Amino acid sequence: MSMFDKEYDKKGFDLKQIQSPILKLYQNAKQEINSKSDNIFSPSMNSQNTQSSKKLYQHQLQPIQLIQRDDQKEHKNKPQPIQSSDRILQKEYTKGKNFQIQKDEINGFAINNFNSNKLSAFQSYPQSPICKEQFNFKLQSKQSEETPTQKSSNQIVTRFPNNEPNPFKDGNQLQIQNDNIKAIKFESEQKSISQLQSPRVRIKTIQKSMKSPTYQNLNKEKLSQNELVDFENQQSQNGERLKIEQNKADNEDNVQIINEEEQISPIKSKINKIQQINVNVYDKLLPKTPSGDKFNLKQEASSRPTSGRNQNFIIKTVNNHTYSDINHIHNNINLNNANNGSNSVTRLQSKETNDTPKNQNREEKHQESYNEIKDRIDTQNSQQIGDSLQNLEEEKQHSEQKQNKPKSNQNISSKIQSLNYINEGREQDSSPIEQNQNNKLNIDKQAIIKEQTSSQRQDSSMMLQTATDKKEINNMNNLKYIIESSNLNQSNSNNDYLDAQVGELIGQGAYGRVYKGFVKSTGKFLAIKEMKEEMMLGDDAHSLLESICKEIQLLKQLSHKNIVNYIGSKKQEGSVYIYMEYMPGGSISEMLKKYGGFDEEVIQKFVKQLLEGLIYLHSKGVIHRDLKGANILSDGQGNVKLADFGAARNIENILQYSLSQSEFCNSIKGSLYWMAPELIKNEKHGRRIDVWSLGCTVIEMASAQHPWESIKKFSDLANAVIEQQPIPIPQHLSEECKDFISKCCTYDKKMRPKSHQLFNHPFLQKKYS
Ligand SMILES: Nc1ncnc2c1ncn2[C@@H]1O[C@H](COP(=O)(O)OP(=O)(O)OP(=O)(O)O)[C@@H](O)[C@H]1O
Repeated sequence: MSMFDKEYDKKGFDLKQIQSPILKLYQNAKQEINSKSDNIFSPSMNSQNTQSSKKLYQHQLQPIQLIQRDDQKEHKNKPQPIQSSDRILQKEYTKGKNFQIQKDEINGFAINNFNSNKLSAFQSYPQSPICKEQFNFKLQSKQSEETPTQKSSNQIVTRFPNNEPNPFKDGNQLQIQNDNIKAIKFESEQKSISQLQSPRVRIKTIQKSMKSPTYQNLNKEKLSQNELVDFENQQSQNGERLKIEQNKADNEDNVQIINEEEQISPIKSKINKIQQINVNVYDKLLPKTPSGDKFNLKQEASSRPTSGRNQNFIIKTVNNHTYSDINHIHNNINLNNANNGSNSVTRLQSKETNDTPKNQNREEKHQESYNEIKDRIDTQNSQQIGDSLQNLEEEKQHSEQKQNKPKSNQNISSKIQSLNYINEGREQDSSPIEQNQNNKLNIDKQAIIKEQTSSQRQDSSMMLQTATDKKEINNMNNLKYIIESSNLNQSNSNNDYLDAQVGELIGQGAYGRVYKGFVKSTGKFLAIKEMKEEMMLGDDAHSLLESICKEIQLLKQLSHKNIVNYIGSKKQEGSVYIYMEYMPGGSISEMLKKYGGFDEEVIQKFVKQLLEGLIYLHSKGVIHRDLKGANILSDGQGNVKLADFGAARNIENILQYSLSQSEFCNSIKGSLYWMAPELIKNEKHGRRIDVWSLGCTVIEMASAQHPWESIKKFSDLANAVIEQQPIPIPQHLSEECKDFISKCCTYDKKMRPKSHQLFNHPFLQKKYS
């Protein structure tokens, strides 16, 4: 038995203690069930294991990998030597310093805590969303609690034997959360410390905007080649598959990496910085529209002057999804280019309307795609793919029908156009010239076409850019379709807002105050949110504020009628000022507090609007992360918008930057009840966390209570989530509305609909008299 084993046994620590902060709280709260305090966030660090928490980490077994990291401010470009003795790496650490796991030889570590009054706590953070292993853990000295006056060294040892979950995973970052840790020792049974000091083990500074080396390399080496790159078979260091695509004609701006779990790599933000937001969502199996309609590629379009082979095809499909495999799956595409001078209109039409040998060929391919998808269903049994298949089947039927009714294309086209409207946040025209009976949204097609063929629309990405000669038309099938964001918030490009005069206080949140502002030069009101460093979390408040500021600069380019537009931000003397669209009606939660629950009809109206905002955000790769009544603002005229999305206050920032348990608790406790189970359990998550929160918000709007109304303690909430208890739905609601909530609040995130898939839910179609 090694010294390590001994220590391990003696102290009685094992991996069951390693839990996400949230679950740690759950454990603590459970233990303190008899405690007088009703505070569900009581941060006792005394933790025992439960079967359920253990279960949560069963899947996390991975080889351990380790690298020591140091504080970037102090040691920029000046790596410190690692002091080592045989099999032991020891170094002084202080609060806020970081190290990152990069090697897999480490199978245990020990923490020396010389000040045993306080607890030592470590927390691991995922390095990048895409690399996220959802592992957060804390270790603390049990002994230090038992003997609080003890002044001698107090060592905590833990190890990660084979077949046990191991937090030391590549890409995970550990951060010291407590001042009291004086030394840390890393042990390896298989390798000596000298081996740990291989070139891969180096002291490295931590950037707050962490990017995994994998993606940085990909970015540099591959993406800059300015060509179509398909990394489908590439794997990240965590074994996740990456999919990267890039339009040949574009620079790096048209790139986004997204993994199977809908996690968006940080590469996106880098790209966004290079050139304005131009986000593509790659989804291999998306032959469907947000409304659930068959996908149809008939598309109004115009060509913009392009030169040579860099002809750029940009298709505005529905909801800004990139139908990147569209040629593969939708082989019934043909281009029919009706050039009309500078305002040429091009239409993609179903080739199946023409009975040609080429068409037969495409039929075969279509069948291949069909089979391919069916195979996947057999193996993955995923509803998402099931949807895709169903769509494909519908599409097939549709194509068959179209041979008899070629004009039906127009119906779908206008539906797509109507969804374009949703994306663009434009108001619908209420006086349609050519009304299509099948178009539920009654979009005026002519108005759309007219608008889309205007010179202004040529510059937007909502148009299909086509080749003007046959050769290039043929190339179409080999190109990926790229969606550009045409709804960039151009009005925010000037800096008028910086001169805003600060008016009355209109609200106060966890991080600061919100004031009404007035810009003299434009005569417009805006809202100014002041976030003060001193109100933020620990030592990292400064960098957090800076990163918020940068994020706002990106997010301000988003614009939609159902999101509260960010206008800009400014950093000044320990504060960040976020300038936003002013919403005179205040938040929905305030309305609920004052006036009680809403009628179902009003809920329906709001949900439609929120869903539009959400679909828009998701199409841009932005996850709201904190959707709830308090973050939905009203214009006072019956319209609502999503606020606080993306950066200003997201859970990940909190997880990443919070340095103490109590701060962590304060930051998220107001959002816990709306939080998707995967977030509570610290598992991989994607855009569908917002769908869960939307369901919770419907409950909130109906009951004027937070969801899980009867649950007062976080321990009970965690229990409910772990046991997958159905969320309580107010009984007075209609069946459609109840069904909508339960669809949103589906525990299995893969079975949970995506935002756009909810758009046709019967609840949203329901007519109220
Ligand atoms: N753009 C805005 N227009 C009008 N009022 C706003 C705007 N943004 C915020 N407010 C008001 O300020 C209040 C506080 O907003 P803030 O976003 O700081 O906190 P919060 O969302 O209530 O809580 P938290 O800090 O936990 O997110 C809101 O409840 C709302 O009444």
